[in-house]
Amino acid sequence: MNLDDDLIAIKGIGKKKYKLLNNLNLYKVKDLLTNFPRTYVDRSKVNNINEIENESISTIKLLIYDVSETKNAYKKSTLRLKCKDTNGYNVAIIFFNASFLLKKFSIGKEYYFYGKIVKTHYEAKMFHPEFSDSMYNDKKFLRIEPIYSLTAGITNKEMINIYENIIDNVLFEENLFSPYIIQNKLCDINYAFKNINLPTSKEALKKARYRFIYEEFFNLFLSLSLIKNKVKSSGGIVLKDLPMVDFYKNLKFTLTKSQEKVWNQIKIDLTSNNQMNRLLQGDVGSGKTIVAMMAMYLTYKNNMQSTLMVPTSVLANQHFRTFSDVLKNFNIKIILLTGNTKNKKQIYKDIELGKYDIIIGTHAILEEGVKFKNLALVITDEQHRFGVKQRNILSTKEKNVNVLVMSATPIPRTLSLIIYGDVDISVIDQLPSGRKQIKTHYVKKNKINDMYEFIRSKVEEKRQIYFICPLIEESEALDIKSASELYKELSERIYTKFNVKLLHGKMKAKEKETIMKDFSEGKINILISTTVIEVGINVPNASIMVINDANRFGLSQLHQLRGRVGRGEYQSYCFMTSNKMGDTSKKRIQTMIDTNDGFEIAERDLLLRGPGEILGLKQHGLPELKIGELAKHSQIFEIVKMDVNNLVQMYNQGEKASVEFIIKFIENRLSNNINI
Ligand SMILES: Nc1ncnc2c1ncn2[C@@H]1O[C@H](COP(=O)(O)OP(=O)(O)OP(=O)(O)O)[C@@H](O)[C@H]1O
Repeated sequence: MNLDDDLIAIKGIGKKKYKLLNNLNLYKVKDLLTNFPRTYVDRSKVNNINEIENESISTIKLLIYDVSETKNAYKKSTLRLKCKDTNGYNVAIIFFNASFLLKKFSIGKEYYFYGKIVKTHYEAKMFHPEFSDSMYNDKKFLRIEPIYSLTAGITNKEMINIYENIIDNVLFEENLFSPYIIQNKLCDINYAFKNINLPTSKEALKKARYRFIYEEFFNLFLSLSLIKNKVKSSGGIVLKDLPMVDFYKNLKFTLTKSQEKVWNQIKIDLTSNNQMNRLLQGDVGSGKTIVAMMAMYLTYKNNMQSTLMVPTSVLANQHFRTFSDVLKNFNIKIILLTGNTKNKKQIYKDIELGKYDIIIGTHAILEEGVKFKNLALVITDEQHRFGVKQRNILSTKEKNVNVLVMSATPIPRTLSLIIYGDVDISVIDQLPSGRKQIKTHYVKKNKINDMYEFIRSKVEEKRQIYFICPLIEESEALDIKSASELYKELSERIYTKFNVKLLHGKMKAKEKETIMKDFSEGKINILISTTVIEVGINVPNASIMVINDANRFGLSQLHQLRGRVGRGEYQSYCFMTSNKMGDTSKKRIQTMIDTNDGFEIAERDLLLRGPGEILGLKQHGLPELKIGELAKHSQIFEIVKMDVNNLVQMYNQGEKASVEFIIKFIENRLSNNINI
């Protein structure tokens, strides 16, 4: 049997089952074996009742001495097995409405049962336990059973049967660097696949899991190291450290200490011989834009070009307006380049001729036609919205160009290492002075009208308001108040005298731009929007953010949304409403109420999310983590980091085994369409 064999060729898998497996994204033998169990049920250890704590789940061995079935007035039956364990402890096994089980049990015989034990002072009880059909079957019962993700029409038992048919008939080729297998005492790949799917013991499962966690981190970190190797080259474009006095004089505020510190780090990069590869992190509203502008201004003074690339055209327009306004006293030529820009051919020509100093835009900047005269600096805002590939395109347009990545999502240190490789990191860890904590509240249904009244009073004080909704069209099934429905209600019923406007992603670009411009100029009182305004929007006069159906948003998204207020001198508020609340959404909302600190929120977010979901690795074109959890397995991650760094170093020195391994690794990744 081959790993690439289609599952349809496997004995016992007919057309119907094959289709069901396809629903689970399983097509080939390889897919099946890398589809790890969701969890396990460990029935392997038979315990003595005396040793088992009340309400814990365990396997016990019992002798049945009486079987009875009773029916109540509604014909509901209760099957009761009276049993004893080897120490004479009385246990009642109870099944409701399960007459069909009657024939499975015989008095005087022993059986294994697995379930939750409820102890009273004279007996113990188990309701609806799993049980061994017969003592001959104990090998299958007394084991660690994998539990797979299923789809309707296929049972866990059937899944296990399929795995049992396959597991001994395939051979995986070792894919880790062999010296590291020995050094880290990792188990062999075939042992690992066998034991992660059908563990022979707890110890074996632990070994298998350890190997796969190591392997996942290894693949991810090596991919990133290779990406970074491509970006980093020996020398960068060197700028002269020209005086910035005129820029400072022109500023309407003084930089915070933190902005000064970060600017110095960036300036050193730009004016040194090394190519800048820096991540600029700062919480929402911490003032990253002005630092970016300083870097671009220094580039302009050196007679060179720079670009600022952002994820949405709404944001590109805003930056264009800010830059044009703040830099209006200088003779700097700035151009906006988005998908919607007219006259592109002429603009391309002028960029190539060096007629523009600063190019601000969306990924339209990446289009092939865009060529620069002398690009020295590339800044990308909200980098995590762009894929790794896109990130590299800009830096390859001009060799050795300096790269600055701005992220408003504070990323825990371990994660930034993973996502960006070991780039240099600057952090703005201070908000401009005079900012007040955003008061955050959860608003219950019966308090919505009070909230509306509060908002009315703030609009009368000339403040502006955002309402955010998750969807555009009304979806009855989900019971979500859509943006357009809310717009109707607020504009026609609640705030008839105010200027209320609606903004959503499906509008034409021009329409969106006009609305955002009017809002930033204070012409609109209340803006109802979907999450198009999530990132970067800066209207300091806006002081209230209402997030409807807050349960539908992730924690970092909620923090981003809230970050649209509290950007000026006014006391700001964030109100969250929600119809349905699960445990996780409750925790998220509580976290928002507890803290305004983006770094703390990011850490908590990491703990609330499961493996594989972290910051959407897949969205970055990177291999996903199936079982490795960065927060939990940081020790393994540290080992992997050292191993990968050593491997890359040996590779750079031309060491034969490492070169061969890395070439094979790259070929493998490419043939599987994984980014490197
Ligand atoms: N040192 C400062 N003193 C006073 N105001 C400042 C200072 N630095 C920046 N600002 C103002 O603070 C607001 C937020 O700045 P900016 O838009 O750069 O934030 P940001 O870090 O990009 O935030 P986000 O990631 O949320 O977009 C802007 O109105 C900006 O003019």
